[in-house]
Amino acid sequence: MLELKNLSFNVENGEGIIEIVDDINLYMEDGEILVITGPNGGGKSTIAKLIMGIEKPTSGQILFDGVDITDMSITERAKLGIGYAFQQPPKFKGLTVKKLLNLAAGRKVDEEVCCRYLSSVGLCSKEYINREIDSSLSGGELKRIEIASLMARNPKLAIYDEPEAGIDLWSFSMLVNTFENFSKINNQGIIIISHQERIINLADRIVLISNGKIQNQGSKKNILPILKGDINRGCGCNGREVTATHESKY
Ligand SMILES: Nc1ncnc2c1ncn2[C@@H]1O[C@H](COP(=O)(O)OP(=O)(O)OP(=O)(O)O)[C@@H](O)[C@H]1O
Repeated sequence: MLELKNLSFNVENGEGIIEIVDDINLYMEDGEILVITGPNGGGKSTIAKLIMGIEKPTSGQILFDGVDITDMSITERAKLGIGYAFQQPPKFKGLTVKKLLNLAAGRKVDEEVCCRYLSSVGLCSKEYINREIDSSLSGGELKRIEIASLMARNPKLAIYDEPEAGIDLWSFSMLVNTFENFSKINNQGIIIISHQERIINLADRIVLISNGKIQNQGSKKNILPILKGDINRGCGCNGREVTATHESKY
């Protein structure tokens, strides 16, 4: 489904070139759930932005279903079936939740179906369906509406950047179940960037990113003990000091 070949993304600051993503090679099967994890600033979101076309790689290639999409725009990639839920979702003043779900699905969606999408992220449809997506929504509400809209869009490959951020434990549990069911029912490929053990537990494969490189990848059985070991020692996987930012991290 997705292949990253020698993918790199560099930026220049006053002192020289910084390798944000450094020669990544990654292959993902149809319908696979891939969880990307690792210390803050390791390059996870940048990899997602490169796949989506929000950033352009300095070198390397991105293939989707065998097609080279490296130079394609965000819109072209979206048409091919790649969807992305941002770490910090945008607001759309003047647009209601119902209209957003219709736009995402690309058709008129029955209220009952809209309700199902909203319920799957722990939102009561009646309260939210006619709300505007503006700054009156809390961060957690906005995040859940964005996740519901990506579910309505149902792309072949869905990328979620830290879906747990700002979401309460009750809604988070629903979300975890929803990801699992969605992948099974729709054979959807899902990339989730996350620090949460419950999300990591959904993974067919875990990819550990640090310092812009893949430090390790494999099954839960192989990678979770490595993650737990690193956190217990208070170190990132490359030995750099890290701070656990969430109580249930790993
Ligand atoms: N366009 C850019 N210019 C300069 N620095 C950048 C740019 N994009 C990303 N960075 C830096 O690259 C590093 C990796 O950022 P990225 O957002 O990919 O990390 P992350 O692994 O997703 O982190 P987190 O877990 O905190 O979300 C960070 O230090 C970030 O500040």
